[in-house]
Amino acid sequence: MVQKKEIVFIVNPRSGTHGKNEIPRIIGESIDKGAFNSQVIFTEYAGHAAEIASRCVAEKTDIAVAVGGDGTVNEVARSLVHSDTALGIVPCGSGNGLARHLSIPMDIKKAIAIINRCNIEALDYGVINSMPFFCTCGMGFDAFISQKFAEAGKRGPITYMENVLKEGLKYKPEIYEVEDDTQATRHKAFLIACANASQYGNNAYIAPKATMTDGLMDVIIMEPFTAFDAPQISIDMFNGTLDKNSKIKTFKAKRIHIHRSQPGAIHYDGDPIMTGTDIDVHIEERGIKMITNPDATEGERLPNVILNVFSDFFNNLNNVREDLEKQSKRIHAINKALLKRLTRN
Ligand SMILES: Nc1ncnc2c1ncn2[C@@H]1O[C@H](COP(=O)(O)OP(=O)(O)OP(=O)(O)O)[C@@H](O)[C@H]1O
Repeated sequence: MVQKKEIVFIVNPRSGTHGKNEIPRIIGESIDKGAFNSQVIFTEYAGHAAEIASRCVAEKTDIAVAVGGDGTVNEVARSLVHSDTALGIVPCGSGNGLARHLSIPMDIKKAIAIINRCNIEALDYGVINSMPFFCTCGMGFDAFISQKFAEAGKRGPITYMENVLKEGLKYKPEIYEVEDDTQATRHKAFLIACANASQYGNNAYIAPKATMTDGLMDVIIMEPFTAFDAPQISIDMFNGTLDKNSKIKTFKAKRIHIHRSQPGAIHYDGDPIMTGTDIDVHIEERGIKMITNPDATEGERLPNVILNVFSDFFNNLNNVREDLEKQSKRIHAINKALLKRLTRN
């Protein structure tokens, strides 16, 4: 008789926009009881998921499943690195960048069906200063937006959109010195992102070519752009062609050092923290075991409705910038129209 695997589902009740009361029942009904002994634990505070996952490692639990968004995935995963406990994901967050990158279905039952198939692979993860990240980390506008997102309190893609719409108009580029194994370069940039996986979440592809099996991160340096460039950048981000945009410099690296002119925020998987002027980022090759979708092909790039709306916004932004005096009024109108469209969809 095959021995059953021990699996712990770690549920973040605060992630995403839907209640989590039904989750234990759905897990109970969907998990393969012939293959797994399962347990469901709800987190009670930020950081609790990391503690539960550490206990899973100590108790040699076979699989710890993050039931939440990228923040929950990060907490669980950072406790599992370089251990024999594999990470599973049941995406219940707002962006679900890592789950989407791995083509894990957004439907809870279908995500549990992937867990039942139990296809385990060792994949890369990244470290920014001492903080592990699994999807993306970044600074500049990247960190700024994630900070605003965290401050907003409400969750969901509409909140994300609201923040981007409001804050994107005010952001000033910064000077960064970037050093990898081969060269040192200086950039005036709007954002620097380091991508282990391809997207921020919601199918917004910051690094369309990123894979979690090459031992490398994709470094994306977005130079200052004007309202004139914005529509193309936006469209490229949603179509997975950002690497072809003239305002974007991308390269692959195993490790980089970044020096910036002043301290500021960075983010790891969307969680912002303040750091100093020097930032180290590197990739730990094949350092975490994860349950993946055996049917997935890396490189499926499906723009979704939110992304198309985002493109529309940037197109409208051109008109807005032409007339600064009317800017706030018109943005408000566009914002309202977009939110209406998003709500309708
Ligand atoms: N019980 C809890 N109470 C308060 N906060 C919690 C609790 N459990 C986890 N958290 C925190 O909630 C934050 C948000 O969770 P998470 O990122 O999973 O969801 P999300 O933001 O909706 O999704 P995504 O990151 O995919 O957009 C995490 O940073 C996590 O530390």
